[in-house]
Amino acid sequence: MRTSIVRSVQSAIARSSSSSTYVRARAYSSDSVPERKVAVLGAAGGIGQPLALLMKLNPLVSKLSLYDIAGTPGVAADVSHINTRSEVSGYAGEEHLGKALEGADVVIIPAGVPRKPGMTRDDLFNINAGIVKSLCTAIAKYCPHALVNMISNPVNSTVPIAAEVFKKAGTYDEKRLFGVTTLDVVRAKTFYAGKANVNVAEVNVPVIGGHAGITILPLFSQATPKANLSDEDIKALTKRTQDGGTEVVEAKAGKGSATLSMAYAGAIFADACLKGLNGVPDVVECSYVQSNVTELPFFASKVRLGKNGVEEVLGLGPLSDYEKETLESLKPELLSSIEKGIKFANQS
Ligand SMILES: NC(=O)C1=CN([C@@H]2O[C@H](COP(=O)(O)OP(=O)(O)OC[C@H]3O[C@@H](n4cnc5c(N)ncnc54)[C@H](O)[C@@H]3O)[C@@H](O)[C@H]2O)C=CC1
Ligand SMILES: O=C([O-])CC(=O)C(=O)O
Repeated sequence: MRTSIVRSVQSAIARSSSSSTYVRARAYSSDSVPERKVAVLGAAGGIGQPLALLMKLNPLVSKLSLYDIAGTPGVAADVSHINTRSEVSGYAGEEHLGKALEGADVVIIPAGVPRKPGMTRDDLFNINAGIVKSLCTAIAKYCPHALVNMISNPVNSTVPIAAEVFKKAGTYDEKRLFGVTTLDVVRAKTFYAGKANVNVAEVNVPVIGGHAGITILPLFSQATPKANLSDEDIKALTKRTQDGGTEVVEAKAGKGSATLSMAYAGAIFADACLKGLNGVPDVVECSYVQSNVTELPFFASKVRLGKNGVEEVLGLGPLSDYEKETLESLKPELLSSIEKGIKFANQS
């Protein structure tokens, strides 16, 4: 029974990645899977706890390191009783951050405060920018080669902050820094499947731009399976995807933002990073990375993952007139969030 629950969660995550990835991943025997340490920073939080659970279910992980400023020993003890491959360690307090990070292959960062109703993601900047800066300073010191999966908001600014911290430390490698935008893809798939009345498990929708309001641009013109949706339907789906986070913030009415769907999305993205590191071919996910696909220095688009992180930032493909217009209108906001992050990292 327990084995079947673990297997069904694992295969749901595997199916969410490209189908070719799934088939190849199954070909692994547990003996041939390399050792991989994954660290979660902010592991006692609303996202951190279910994300720790999902990473504990991932057979690609051999060491799971859970770090937070407080509360991590309990989470680690709890998760460690699950009879899956990884060995779990919990670390609480800054003096243990080095140990938590040492040897990590992938560092996932859901540390920081979430929104309350009426706030934008940018309203979190003042608190979260400092948290991200200090965590990235430690990453540069203790695991400079790790792939960094940034979840903390505002992602449009926290990723540029991380890049600047790594540049200053002399460890920056643009192939290893990712803003996690997978939840936008997860939402776009769910909302599209509902509207188009197609099997959600077969749906693919790229989401480009950034991770806040109008900077989130789902490309429903490229969605598969194809459906004949009206322009109004596409606009409504686009708006719902852009406002997906706010929908949850309002429903939670002051008790935070998306945690469970974000943990799911974070687990899918980390799994894709691990598969890429392990040499699984054709692992493609959308992510907010350093980019040349537009004039903006950071941009989310499809990315091919490999043994060194980003193997290729894929182009945007053909856009509808509506998507072209929306893309142009999101650029000023995204650029200003990027510049705000860069300025913060360099002045403080
Ligand atoms: N990228 C995305 O799609 C999404 C991002 N988020 C963001 O994720 C972040 C976390 O959200 P929740 O888990 O709901 O918040 P939460 O408040 O439940 O948990 C955050 C955790 O971070 C910890 N923390 C604070 N300072 C820290 C530090 N210096 N080092 C390590 N841990 C520290 C806290 O102790 C807490 O356990 C927020 O910024 C939120 O906006 C949330 C949903 C989606
Ligand atoms: O909306 C928020 O504040 C949290 C988030 O990024 C999301 O759910 O997409």
